[in-house]
Amino acid sequence: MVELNDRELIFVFTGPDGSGRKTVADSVGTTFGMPKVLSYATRTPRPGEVNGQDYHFITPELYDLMEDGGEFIESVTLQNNRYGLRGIDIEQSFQKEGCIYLVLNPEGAELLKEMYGDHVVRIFIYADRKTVESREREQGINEEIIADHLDNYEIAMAYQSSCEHVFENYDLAHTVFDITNTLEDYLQRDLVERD
Ligand SMILES: Nc1ncnc2c1ncn2[C@@H]1O[C@H](COP(=O)(O)OP(=O)(O)OP(=O)(O)O)[C@@H](O)[C@H]1O
Ligand SMILES: Nc1nc2c(ncn2[C@@H]2O[C@H](COP(=O)(O)O)[C@@H](O)[C@H]2O)c(=O)[nH]1
Repeated sequence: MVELNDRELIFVFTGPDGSGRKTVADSVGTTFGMPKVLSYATRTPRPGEVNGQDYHFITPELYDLMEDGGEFIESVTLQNNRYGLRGIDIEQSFQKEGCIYLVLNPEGAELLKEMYGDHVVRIFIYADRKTVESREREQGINEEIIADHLDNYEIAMAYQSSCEHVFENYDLAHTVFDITNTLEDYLQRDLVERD
């Protein structure tokens, strides 16, 4: 596992699928010029998704090789697809910047918290069930996957009480503004500590 110094922070955006975690996280990340650590995924890209921007899309064979080589600090199977996070990617991002962000399901967020403790700040994003459903349908996501996400909605929602911060996401600009203010407090604290 990577050893972090006191000032290094990992912002993990989590919450129910379809609540807008990626959209919000990328907007906040861009505001701060903060690097995103991408997971490796075996699923096929959805329309509009780009390899190296949304995920590192790889074959199941390559995934197995990487996993056998002990490259992943975390690996999950969801809807027959595999998702993993490489320790070296986290380490290299920290060499460039003091803070990074990721988008993970609650299971992944919990695992990172267990690994990195106070270095991890979990930002929980949510919208109500109907909103999530209509956003996913508008995206053209497969009905089976939407049904699976909705089955998992309450379980994912229950994780909010474990997170450091919770934000609803209806008006995107508003959500991003509130989160940016919250993260600024962490980043200012970091700057003061560096003085
Ligand atoms: N505040 C918002 N208002 C309206 N649409 C939104 C808002 N936030 C995100 N969206 C849209 O909702 C859809 C889902 O967003 P996004 O992909 O960011 O969600 P996610 O939580 O990362 O889910 P998944 O992992 O399933 O992709 C996208 O089409 C996005 O543009
Ligand atoms: N625990 C982990 N969860 C991950 C990882 N990479 C992505 N995810 C989450 O999986 C679901 C499905 O993603 P999708 O893009 O196919 O809809 C979603 O909640 C992601 O946030 C990971 O490395 N570990």
